Amino acid sequence: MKKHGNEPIPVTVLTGFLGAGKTTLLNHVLTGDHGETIAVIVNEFGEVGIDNELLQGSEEEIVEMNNGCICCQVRGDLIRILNQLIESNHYFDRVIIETTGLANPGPVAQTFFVDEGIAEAFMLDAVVTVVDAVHADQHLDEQDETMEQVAFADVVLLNKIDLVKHEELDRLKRRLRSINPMARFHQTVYSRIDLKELLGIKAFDIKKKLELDPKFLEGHGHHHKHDDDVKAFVLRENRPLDLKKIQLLFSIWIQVYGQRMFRYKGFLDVQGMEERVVFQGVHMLFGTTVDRKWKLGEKRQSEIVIIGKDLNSADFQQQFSKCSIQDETA
Ligand SMILES: Nc1nc2c(ncn2[C@@H]2O[C@H](COP(=O)(O)OP(=O)(O)OP(=O)(O)O)[C@@H](O)[C@H]2O)c(=O)[nH]1
Repeated sequence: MKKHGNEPIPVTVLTGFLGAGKTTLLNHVLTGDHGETIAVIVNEFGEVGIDNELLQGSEEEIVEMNNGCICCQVRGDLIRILNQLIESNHYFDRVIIETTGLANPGPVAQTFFVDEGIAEAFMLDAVVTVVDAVHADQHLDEQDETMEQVAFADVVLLNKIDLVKHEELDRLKRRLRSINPMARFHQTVYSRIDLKELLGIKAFDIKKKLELDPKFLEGHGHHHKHDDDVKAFVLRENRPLDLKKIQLLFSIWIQVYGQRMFRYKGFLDVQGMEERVVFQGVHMLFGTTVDRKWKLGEKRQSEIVIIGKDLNSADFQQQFSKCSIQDETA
């Protein structure tokens, strides 16, 4: 890895619960006018990575880690990838790590202090937590990860403020500040923020972290436990889907299971359409957009990742398959 003189490469860790706006923020950074070369490490929960496909025309190095949560089983992978960056011949101005919505940023941050080679080559610039203003209360009440992410942040982006009333926002801000009075707060729509407030801000302060948590660097202090009921599963269908049937099914799912569907996203192959259709949502808010055309020779199939609580994946798959055009049982 080439770098300016002996300066370590700054690293930004993006966290935030499922669907908060991390990928939107990453797109904002990658398409921004900064002239930097950025290495991006994306960690998704679930066996297939959709985010990589949703990132816009970036020429940056994007490494995906999809076999679990970055703060637990795949932390070794993170160390390996960072070491690969060190050994590579590429030049990078900075590294951005997008963690899964279920990650505790603590152990990810630890990586930059406990491993000697990594501590020398990189400098943790800031932990940035994106908060979904619409669902923050529910997530803070029910998901420990959200609380940890806010508490650990150097910068909090209170995002999706276009969807929330003024009074609600004020109350939410007070709640967030009471969890983390020291972080820098910004309010955003589609995670749009002046990049000067985000990158190269030297906001992570190891001394402060150690004051708050003297065992921060001890390595064994990672008691993070995922909520076992939250699971990711993938729905697949090789036959094209009937648009009307699938629209109806989605609206039923969202009515019935919306509260428990934290995040869903994927691509659909719709009968009669040349383009892929992106379908994604957070709880009851969802949208579809027309994406690029299917490429010649590309396998056309529909693939959706759903992350939720107490959902029966077999039932979902069965209902999903019934929306294919050839299924006469539907
Ligand atoms: N209305 C509105 N929608 C937003 C805003 N920010 C993001 N979204 C939408 O919210 C959804 C989730 O955004 P992402 O950026 O994919 O969220 P994420 O945190 O990367 O989600 P995962 O990593 O997939 O859990 C997408 O449909 C976005 O278009 C916002 O400020 N306002």
